[in-house]
Amino acid sequence: MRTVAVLGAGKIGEALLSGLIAAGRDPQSLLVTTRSGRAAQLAEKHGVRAASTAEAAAEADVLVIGVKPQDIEPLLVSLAPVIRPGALVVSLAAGLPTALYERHLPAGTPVVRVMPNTPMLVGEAMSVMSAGSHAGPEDMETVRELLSAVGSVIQVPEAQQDAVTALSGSGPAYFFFLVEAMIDAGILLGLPRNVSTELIIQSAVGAAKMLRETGEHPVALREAVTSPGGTTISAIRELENHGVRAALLAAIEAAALRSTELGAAHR
Ligand SMILES: NC(=O)C1=CN([C@@H]2O[C@H](COP(=O)(O)OP(=O)(O)OC[C@H]3O[C@@H](n4cnc5c(N)ncnc54)[C@H](O)[C@@H]3O)[C@@H](O)[C@H]2O)C=CC1
Ligand SMILES: O=C(O)[C@@H]1CCC=N1
Repeated sequence: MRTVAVLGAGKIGEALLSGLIAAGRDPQSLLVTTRSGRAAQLAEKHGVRAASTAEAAAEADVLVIGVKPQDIEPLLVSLAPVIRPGALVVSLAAGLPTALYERHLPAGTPVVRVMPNTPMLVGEAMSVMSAGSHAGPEDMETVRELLSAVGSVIQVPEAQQDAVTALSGSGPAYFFFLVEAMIDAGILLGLPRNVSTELIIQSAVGAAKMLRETGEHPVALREAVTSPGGTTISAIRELENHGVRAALLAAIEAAALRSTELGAAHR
């Protein structure tokens, strides 16, 4: 099995490590680098190996880049002289185009841009990959195999990655936000917090499973809950009155614009 290094193992990098280990990968085949002492903590916690950028580049077949867009340039400058010919670079960073990596790294380095999300931690990621100009079908297959251990994987043209980032990359945060607000609604109605939390989490999981397992359109599923003259339609009227649908359209559009901006800063 290939050695994988996560360069910049923060929240998403750790989610990937945990997910891969839970899926059965040998932790010793995983290398991690961080800027602080966090790599040593990750080594202790997960049994992976802490390394420097140069050590990771010397050994790993796949280099997963998990730093924030703002930190990418110093990392690429330190990686360029030490990367092995044929090593595959996988970027998880929002907004950053594969062309940025190709500009800094040796000519011909295969680069794959991936937008994952944190449910990787529990094997339920949505990962979306796009090929850079030197990444061939075999490279895409390597990335698909790696990421399919921790959830679903699809491929899209790179031009769609800003929209993908806004939708599924950030998506879990919108659901967590909604859940948080719904739990508060239970508190407002006088339920104990633990009861309200259990009701909402189980309803969220149940709704998600129905969406996935029935194949029904979300409108049909919502209509099945919405009895004539009943409780649900009273709530739906308030959601529409408060512009929740328009708010979601505007919010997701804003996230996509931000992804474009992050990329533009490095073009
Ligand atoms: N958190 C999320 O849900 C998702 C994040 N992403 C992307 O993943 C990237 C990281 O995000 P997070 O994990 O949330 O950030 P984070 O701040 O938790 O992790 C980034 C890590 O990189 C380390 N780092 C920075 N420069 C480094 C260097 N030169 N060498 C080694 N380590 C270095 C930092 O110390 C930090 O531990 C971002 O580009 C983000 O766009 C993508 C999808 C989802
Ligand atoms: O908020 C962010 O920039 C990152 C990218 C997608 C999810 N988190």
